[in-house]
Amino acid sequence: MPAASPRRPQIENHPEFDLEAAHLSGTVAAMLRQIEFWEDRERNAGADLETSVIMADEAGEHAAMLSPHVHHPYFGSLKVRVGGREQTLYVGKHAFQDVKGPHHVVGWDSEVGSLFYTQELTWTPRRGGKGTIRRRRQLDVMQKRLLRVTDLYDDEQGGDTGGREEVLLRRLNEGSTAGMRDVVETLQPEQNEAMRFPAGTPVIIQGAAGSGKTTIGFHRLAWMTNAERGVHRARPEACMVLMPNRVLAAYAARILPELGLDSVNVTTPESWAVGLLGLEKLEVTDRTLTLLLTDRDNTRRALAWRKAKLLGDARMLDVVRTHLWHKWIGALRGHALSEALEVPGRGLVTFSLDEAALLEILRTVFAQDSLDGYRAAFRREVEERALEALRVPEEHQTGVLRQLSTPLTTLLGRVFASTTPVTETRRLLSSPEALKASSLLTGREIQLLQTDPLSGIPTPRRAHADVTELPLMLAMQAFMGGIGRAVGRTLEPFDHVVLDEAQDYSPLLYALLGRATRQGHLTALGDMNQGMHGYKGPNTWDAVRGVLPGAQTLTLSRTYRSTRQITELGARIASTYNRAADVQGVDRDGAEVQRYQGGNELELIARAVKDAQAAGHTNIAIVTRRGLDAERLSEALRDFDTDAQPITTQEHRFKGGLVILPVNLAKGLEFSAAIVASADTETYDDSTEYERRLLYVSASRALHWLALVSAGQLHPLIA
Ligand SMILES: Nc1ncnc2c1ncn2[C@@H]1O[C@H](COP(=O)(O)OP(=O)(O)OP(=O)(O)O)[C@@H](O)[C@H]1O
Repeated sequence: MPAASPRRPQIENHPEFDLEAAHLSGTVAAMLRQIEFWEDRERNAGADLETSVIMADEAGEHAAMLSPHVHHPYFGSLKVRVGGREQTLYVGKHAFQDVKGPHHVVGWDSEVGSLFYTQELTWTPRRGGKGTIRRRRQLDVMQKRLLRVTDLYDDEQGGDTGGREEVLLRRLNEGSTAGMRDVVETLQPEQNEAMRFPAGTPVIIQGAAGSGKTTIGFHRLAWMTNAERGVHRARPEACMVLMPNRVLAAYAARILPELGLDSVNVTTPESWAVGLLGLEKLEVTDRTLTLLLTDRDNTRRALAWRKAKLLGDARMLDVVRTHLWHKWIGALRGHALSEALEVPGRGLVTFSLDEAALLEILRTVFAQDSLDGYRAAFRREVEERALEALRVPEEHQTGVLRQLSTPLTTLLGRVFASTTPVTETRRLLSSPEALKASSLLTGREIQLLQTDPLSGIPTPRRAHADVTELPLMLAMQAFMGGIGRAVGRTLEPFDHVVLDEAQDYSPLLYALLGRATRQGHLTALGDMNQGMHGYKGPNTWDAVRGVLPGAQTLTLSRTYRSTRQITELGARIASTYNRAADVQGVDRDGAEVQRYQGGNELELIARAVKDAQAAGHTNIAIVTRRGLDAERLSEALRDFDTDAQPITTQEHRFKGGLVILPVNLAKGLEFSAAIVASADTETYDDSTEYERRLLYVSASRALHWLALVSAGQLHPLIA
């Protein structure tokens, strides 16, 4: 399907087209008038110069925020009746109040905006009474021009018109772009419900590949930043989105400006973790995965799997805490604090804490369990006690604390700073005694942690940590130095955290992220059936709910990404390992899946590329099994007049056009057309479930056009 042309034709398909076109012109004019007013500094003047500057700056900001929306003020309307009065509300990406006329626009993320997306026909307005929906109408607008009017629901035409599906299909037929797009105009009812699930509740959104999980996660974040969310409102700069790799993070981040989320931090769990540990240079390995893919010894594979699972077990949080408790009690032994402090007006007074008092403070600190770590909490507690014991008047408190600072820092250094989270994690794991202290682990589990099934897998030369150890190191960090969002030198909880590919996060990591964010402000997006890294993830969403009190699981049941032909092929692969593979796709017809087999693979791939281009596609991916294959093919394809940009490291970015990339980096990305290279059993071993899962990922990247290529026979699942 060719990409939509930028100048779509105007379709005067509706009896009210002219009326709507006139209303649109009126809205555009009203917006331009308002912007002009805001930009006129003379008119935004206050009583004095300072007030005038502030007012003019604020007005300038309003103008800058509204300006990008003038060319597309709204995309839909609602005819409603409230208390016997009928009114039409226009819904857009940005709310607009027309002070001098009737051309208001309500925001898509407001409470009333929600009515555009639901199936509900009545609602209770804030002011009470009863509201009835009489009509929902989609308005395609481009460059200030009305293109098309489609009624989605109209009680005068007998209710549902089928228009919502029609609008959705038109949108899905468009070509892909180099970044994730917003779906504000075509949000579907079940997606709308998941997106607006009451703020302050942790939400797990479960849905098959292409059901819009990632997209909806970003929309939920945008919804969370609306002032209507009250105490739950999130500031974009205080939010974080975790994506599985940096290529996908950059691709997804392109959705941010459209949703007004420019300053959200989109990163990977590994980058976030090593940043928090202060070890940016640390290399993160996944040796369990290497072993699972290369070792044929089933006992060793099972051992590695079980050990990885145990390292990410939620109980580990308390194993770590108990370990630190014992360690710090030991470190406090023999210590005391006694310092003569000058309190103005009272001369030198002595503040003392003996060993028992210090232990009591440690106990208090453990009970408080504060976000910024036990060392900082210990310091605060000692300082508070000093000020209280010496009854220091408020105006002298800073001076007294300054005097206490050096001896206190020395004490804290001796007790808390004798180790780092990385070292202490390894010390804990190698000590059966320390692992026993919490009584949370069984003897067999402690034994399992002493084994090293990965000994045959090489480690890098430079400092490294394995992904399976990282959550434990983060737990150590959480208690020692704190966990959260770094603001200058202090830590604050995130306003909201979104996790993509959430089936690959261990319960321990969930528990830690729960600590790092405001209570109830976590959105997890995942598909239990798409897990590629079961050894790192939870067995079920129940395990996640166990560590996130009150968490709700919501399910998206429809998939949107691909044509019927591509969705059916994917379902065939997935059904071999996943009984729930039978998902409901949007029934969108497209080209037959193309098969190229037998002969020179380079020639076949080059031909597939030409065919995809001839079918009108520009964003095309050649998907390989490994990074090395992508590099090799990218070179060799030049001889066949095919220039595919390789994306083989996390530093590469997808900028559109023809690319070649390995399946692990393709996950989460999508293209108008995709070509699966070496789609055979030599490359994707039919007897290994993991390989079949990879084949599924490769074959499910295309929106419209899919080709399968093999120099020999195609894989039996797709032949
Ligand atoms: N309501 C919608 N309107 C239009 N397009 C939609 C809608 N919902 C989802 N899509 C499109 O479907 C595709 C898949 O969305 P997305 O990548 O968010 O799904 P996902 O569930 O995260 O997939 P995966 O599990 O494969 O990562 C995207 O192209 C997205 O724009």
